[in-house]
Amino acid sequence: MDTITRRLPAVLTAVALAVLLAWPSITGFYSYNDGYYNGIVASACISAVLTISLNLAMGYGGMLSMMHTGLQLLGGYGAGHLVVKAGAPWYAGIAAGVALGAVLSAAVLLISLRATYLYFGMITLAANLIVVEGGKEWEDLTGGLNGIVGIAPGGLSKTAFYYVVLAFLVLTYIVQRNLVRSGVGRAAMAVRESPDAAAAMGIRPATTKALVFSIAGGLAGLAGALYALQLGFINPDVGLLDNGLVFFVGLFVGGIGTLAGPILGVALIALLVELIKDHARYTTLILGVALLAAMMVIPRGVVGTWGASRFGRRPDREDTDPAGGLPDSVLPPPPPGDVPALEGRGLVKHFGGVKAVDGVDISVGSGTVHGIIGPNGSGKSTTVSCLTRFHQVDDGEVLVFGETAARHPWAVPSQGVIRVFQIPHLFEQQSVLDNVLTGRRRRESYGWLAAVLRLPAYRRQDRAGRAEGRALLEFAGLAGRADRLAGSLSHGQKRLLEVVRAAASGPRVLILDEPATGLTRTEIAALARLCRGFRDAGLAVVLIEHNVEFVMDVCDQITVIDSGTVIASGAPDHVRGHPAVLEAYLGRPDLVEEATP
Ligand SMILES: Nc1ncnc2c1ncn2[C@@H]1O[C@H](COP(=O)(O)OP(=O)(O)OP(=O)(O)O)[C@@H](O)[C@H]1O
Repeated sequence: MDTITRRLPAVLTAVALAVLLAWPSITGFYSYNDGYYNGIVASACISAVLTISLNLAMGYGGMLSMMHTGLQLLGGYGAGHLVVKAGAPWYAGIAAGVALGAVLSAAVLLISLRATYLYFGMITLAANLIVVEGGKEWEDLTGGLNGIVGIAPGGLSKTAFYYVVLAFLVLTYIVQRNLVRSGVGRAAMAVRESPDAAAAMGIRPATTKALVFSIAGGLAGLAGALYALQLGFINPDVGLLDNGLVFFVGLFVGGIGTLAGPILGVALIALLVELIKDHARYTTLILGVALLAAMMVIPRGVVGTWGASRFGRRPDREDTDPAGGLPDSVLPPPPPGDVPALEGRGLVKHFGGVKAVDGVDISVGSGTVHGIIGPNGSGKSTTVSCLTRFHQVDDGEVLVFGETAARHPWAVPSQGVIRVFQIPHLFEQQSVLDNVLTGRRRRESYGWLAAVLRLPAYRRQDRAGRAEGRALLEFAGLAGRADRLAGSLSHGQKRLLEVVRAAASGPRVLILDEPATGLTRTEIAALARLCRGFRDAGLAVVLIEHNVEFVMDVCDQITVIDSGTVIASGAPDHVRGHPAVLEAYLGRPDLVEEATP
């Protein structure tokens, strides 16, 4: 039974594709009005292309786009201009539509890099208004309110154009699927869920967003060009925001952030609109109700709900004990000479009147676990943020293997310094294995085109990455959970996964901020094993912890910070009995004494 239900989506997809391929023959055989029915399905396919584009931007990229109807309009203008005014063939019109959509998206993204989700949405809304109003007013170029007419796919019959549209829908779906399942897509989802965590793994949020939004824009332009060729005209009404309702409803009913959701959603909406065509004036009302119902009953949409159900989920495997070692491919190269792996000299960071870090010196060697301890609010995390450039220092310098650290947090990982945050920053909507693969992104050398075309470079790296990811999960005892959503793990497993994900970036310096908080004894033992494994592999591990017993057990060197300054540093035995340390832990001297054998 389980096998049948798991195969159901593939079977339904094959049946749907067969029906779409045979559709002109079916309608030709059964109806005198075959042109009308072919047109409806072709329009739905074009809507699905636009909805996939919206899905890429919003669902996978986490960017609220209110400009997709505007992009569609622009694509239509591009096609209209080339085909009607320049007399170019229809495929040149399509290329123009794609290019215009991509360029406008990239431009809008670049002027709104710092905008948060809602503000970005408002900027795209403004861009949409400008395109629509520009279309109305710039008559020489756009034909004003009447638009451009007579846009025909010269040389193609209606049936042939139907197949062109179908081919572009399949192509758009493949672009989406190949992108989403590659390191490029995983990087986009990482930025969507936590730009800081993505940056800490060397993924540059701005570039990633620009790339995904431009590709989405290109696909929206494609939809616009196809739409203009299908209708034979393009005018500013196409860009009006209420036209976007169909795409939003389709996306949410089908399932935002799923591969098949946009197509299924649009198919359902197209069917609904056809069924109520005799009551067309209620269409908007009915679509509104459908959207509300979908949000309340199946917020993940049909495809998302199926995927999360026991039918759609991959079966769990048995939990396994930690086994094996670190894969060779993630081991760091030998350190260059006898320089510290990471060094902070005279670090100062003030927040207004608060001296969070006030002249900290710290030096971490390769092949050691270096603990940073201190009371709450003593400046440990701020020190780490200075070392990894998440905070720009007020004074002092940061050196990585003797060289000045890069200026931006997303650039520091390229020097081999990877950080795990105090507050969990997992990509919860991705699988456990995908989280690990996201960590590996900075070591992958293929771009979006290689991913979309699945070139050999992509396939080789993808295969190697998956094998390495599974080996890392096995080392951490998480292999049995590889295919589950990361959000479904226990707190302790999530913390271990974050450490594994960081290790997948191939770090030379690994900084773990309070990784043991909330872990069970077994999980702490697994974490200790990981830390020792990293050290034995030659990594410099920095461990910020409150669990003194764990620190004393695992660390080779310890720096103690209080009120933003270093009060002691050295081997655990030296630090344990240091008077200043006992003083700093006053009120909890038991923390230190507990650790004394
Ligand atoms: N972004 C910020 N803005 C203002 N003050 C801050 C900021 N970050 C930290 N601080 C302050 O700086 C001081 C040091 O904080 P920090 O988080 O570095 O300490 P910590 O030793 O890591 O504490 P804990 O063990 O509780 O995590 C605290 O007084 C804190 O309130």
